[in-house]
Amino acid sequence: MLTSKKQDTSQPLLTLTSVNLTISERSLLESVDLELHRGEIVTVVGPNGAGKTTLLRVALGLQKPTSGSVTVASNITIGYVPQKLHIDPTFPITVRRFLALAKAHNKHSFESLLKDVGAEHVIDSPLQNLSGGELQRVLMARALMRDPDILVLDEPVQGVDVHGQVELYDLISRVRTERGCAILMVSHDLHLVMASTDRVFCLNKHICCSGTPEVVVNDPAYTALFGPYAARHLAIYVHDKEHQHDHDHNHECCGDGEHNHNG
Ligand SMILES: Nc1ncnc2c1ncn2[C@@H]1O[C@H](COP(=O)(O)OP(=O)(O)OP(=O)(O)O)[C@@H](O)[C@H]1O
Repeated sequence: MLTSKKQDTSQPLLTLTSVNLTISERSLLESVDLELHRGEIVTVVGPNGAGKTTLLRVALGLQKPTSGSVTVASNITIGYVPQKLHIDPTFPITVRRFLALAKAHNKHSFESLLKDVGAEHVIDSPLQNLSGGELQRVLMARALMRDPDILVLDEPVQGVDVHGQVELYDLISRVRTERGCAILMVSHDLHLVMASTDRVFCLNKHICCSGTPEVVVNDPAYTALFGPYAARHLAIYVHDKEHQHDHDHNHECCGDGEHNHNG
């Protein structure tokens, strides 16, 4: 059973303030502000090369920003599910052994951790044989071993079919609800993630726009980045999902969201 952490949503767990990153005279992040509170799911969307993974690396302290600050609340634990995992085909390893290598202080058994993420059936399977969705679940189980206050997921549904994507986003929502942790994740697009996220940051080096998924999808900065088709398609998706009837008439920019784009 997943265990819930105490809910204190008043203070942010993670704060990025005016973060800039330049590497080899190339600007990768510009004036990025972001806050993450306990119990919320925040998704960073943006096209290829927008700086999403770089932003996560800065947030995790793996990459020092050129300027600006990253503040993490004291005494918290962060779990990270990376975008890629290099698996050496010449070094077969079972899921059980892979989890054992994480060496986290672990009050949960591997069986119960895997059961929580719906992957108990692969515990003795070689890691190399897992499907994309099974591997993501195992990586999530590994990140959850530390009982994280923040779970960071980089493209958690990459290589997973649409049905599997829906299941994984449902799982992420359940982890948030049952554990009370904050979730910061990266996605290429909003289509499937929008039902499972509280706030969205649209990134293209800088934050083009941010707010609830419904606000972001109606923001001209989002349309400029992803094209009118994506925005229209999403609006229809929201319409179906929530059975609301006003989306076709609600195209104003950033009504009550945070709009950070002037260009
Ligand atoms: N350490 C680095 N040194 C130089 N350039 C880098 C470094 N890390 C990332 N980049 C460059 O920064 C840009 C943003 O990369 P990043 O991986 O953050 O994008 P992304 O939005 O996650 O892309 P994708 O959706 O394709 O995963 C890319 O052009 C990448 O080549």
